Amino acid sequence: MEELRITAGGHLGPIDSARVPRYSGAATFARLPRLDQVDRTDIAVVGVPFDSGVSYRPGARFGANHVREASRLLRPYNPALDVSPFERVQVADAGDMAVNPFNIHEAIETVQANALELTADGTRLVTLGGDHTIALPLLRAASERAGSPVALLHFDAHLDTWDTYFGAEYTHGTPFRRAVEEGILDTEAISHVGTRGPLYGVKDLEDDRRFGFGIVTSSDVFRQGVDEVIARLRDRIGDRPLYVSVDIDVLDPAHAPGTGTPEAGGMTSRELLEILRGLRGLNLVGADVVEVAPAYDTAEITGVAASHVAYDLVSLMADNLTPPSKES
Ligand SMILES: N=C(N)NCCCC(=O)O
Ligand SMILES: [Zn+2]
Ligand SMILES: [Zn+2]
Repeated sequence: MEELRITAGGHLGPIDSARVPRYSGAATFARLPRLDQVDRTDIAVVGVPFDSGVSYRPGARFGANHVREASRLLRPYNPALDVSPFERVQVADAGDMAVNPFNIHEAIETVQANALELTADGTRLVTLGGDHTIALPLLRAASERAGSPVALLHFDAHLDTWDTYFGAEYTHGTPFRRAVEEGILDTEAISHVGTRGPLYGVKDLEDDRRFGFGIVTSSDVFRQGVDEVIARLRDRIGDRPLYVSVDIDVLDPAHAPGTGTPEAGGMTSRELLEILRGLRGLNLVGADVVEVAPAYDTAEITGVAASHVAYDLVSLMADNLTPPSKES
């Protein structure tokens, strides 16, 4: 079957949903071409079907494909950022990484190696998880490509700077402690956004502060409002290379029921999208959307929220990249 894609700006875009029903065919993110259908990419969306690092409900291994399915309704122009990301740069779906579900160390190595391979030509990644364990190898690759430690904006109900679970160092509750220990984060510019819920003890917060994290809690977002939060975050990040990690459980369970460790009192999807859009112009070098667990989702609520988050991340990156066609 002919694919009938939108081609604009010299880039192969999504299948045209005005000519091919959007509910038909195999799902790629936003109906974009697969990596093997394009000559080169500026941004690749890639899946990591891995959830062997979870401490509670499993199922995030199915997250990436759920987000792809829920992304069929995305349209090519993003009015909130006034950008047509698929026209401005070449975006493609790189499929899924083949990660070992039985060996977490090997899985982490695979994610790091695949991320480095995909970014060797300057391509930027928006990764669909998978559980939050995968942020560590993705950050390793991002800082290697940036040539320096990177700033981090971490949207999550949880700190994910805990030390070990059952003696295990590599889990979905520990990636950012490991990243600080490894020196791959610029600790002048690392922040959590949306944290809430019970902790193991006050030491969790003391450790986290010692690592250098700033915290904008879910309550701060509600009480201060998104504009003040955006100003605080931008101030801290400046022009540093920035990695954004979005754990979908940053949203209230009403906005994202399909996740493994839900906490009450979270942000709305509107607040999250508004804060992300407030990052326009920053040097976004990589991003992930993790912890989508479709078995607990209803009516694609979580899938739709995650697909819009990923779309805005792609839009921010595209907006900030000079289209190669305009360089020459
Ligand atoms: N990264 C996510 N989603 N959750 C971490 C929860 C760790 C815990 O069970 O305490
Ligand atoms: Zn979380
Ligand atoms: Zn997390």
